[in-house]
Amino acid sequence: MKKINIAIDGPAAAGKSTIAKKVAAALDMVYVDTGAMYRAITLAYLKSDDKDFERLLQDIDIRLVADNGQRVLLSGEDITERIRENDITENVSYVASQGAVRSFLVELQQQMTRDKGVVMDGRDIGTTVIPDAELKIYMVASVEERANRRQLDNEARGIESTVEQLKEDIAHRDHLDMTREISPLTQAGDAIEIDTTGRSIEDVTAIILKLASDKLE
Ligand SMILES: Nc1ncnc2c1ncn2[C@@H]1O[C@H](COP(=O)(O)OP(=O)(O)O)[C@@H](O)[C@H]1O
Ligand SMILES: Nc1ccn([C@@H]2O[C@H](COP(=O)(O)OP(=O)(O)O)[C@@H](O)[C@H]2O)c(=O)n1
Repeated sequence: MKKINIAIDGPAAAGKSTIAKKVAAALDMVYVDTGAMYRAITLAYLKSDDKDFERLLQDIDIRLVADNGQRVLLSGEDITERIRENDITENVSYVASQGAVRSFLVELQQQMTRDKGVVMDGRDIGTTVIPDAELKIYMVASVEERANRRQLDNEARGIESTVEQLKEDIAHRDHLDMTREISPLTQAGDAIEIDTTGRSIEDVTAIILKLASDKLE
């Protein structure tokens, strides 16, 4: 069967990871959440006394393990839940704006996609990591809906937040991600925009599976 890569980009809490995971499972593809990789480096950065990014990256050991989704290991420790906490979310856009961090992770992500068969979600996947991806999706939703969804995620995870605060935080993070110097969040010219506001997870998954099946023919 033909192998393709699928790139899913968009702002915070638009539904990228949820949908990418389902699409990958349905098509027997590998799912990669690149946001988790930037979050893992942010945790290492916050834990380290040395704030020099070049030196920090020399010792970094991030591993992604497929497990009904994706688990993240930092130096062998499972940090999957830890990297969703507020201190990581507050600092991740700063860490992700660093040139050294981006070149390090983009190189790693490009290695993962070389043999195709990957559904990768993030901010610069269709523009920088896999510009030749067979299918590119740019996923958006209103900031109100994204804040409401993230509040539910946080309640399920036991993370303190309010919808009002989340609305501000999400808008601020989007602004940082869209205005940074290196590979800012932007829609690739050949990406298909999907607005998930008011749509069910099943609907959005079905739309992407249909688009993918056209590419797999
Ligand atoms: N139509 C939809 N598409 C995607 N996610 C949805 C949808 N409706 C509700 N959700 C929920 O919104 C949240 C989206 O979070 P997530 O997938 O982590 O977004 P992102 O990866 O873009 O940050 C999840 O809790 C998911 O269950
Ligand atoms: N390919 C990517 C993925 C994430 N990121 C950064 O990592 C942060 C966290 O990404 P994420 O996908 O985990 O964020 P959520 O939308 O899930 O909250 C983003 O706000 C970006 O700053 C990036 O710069 N490039």
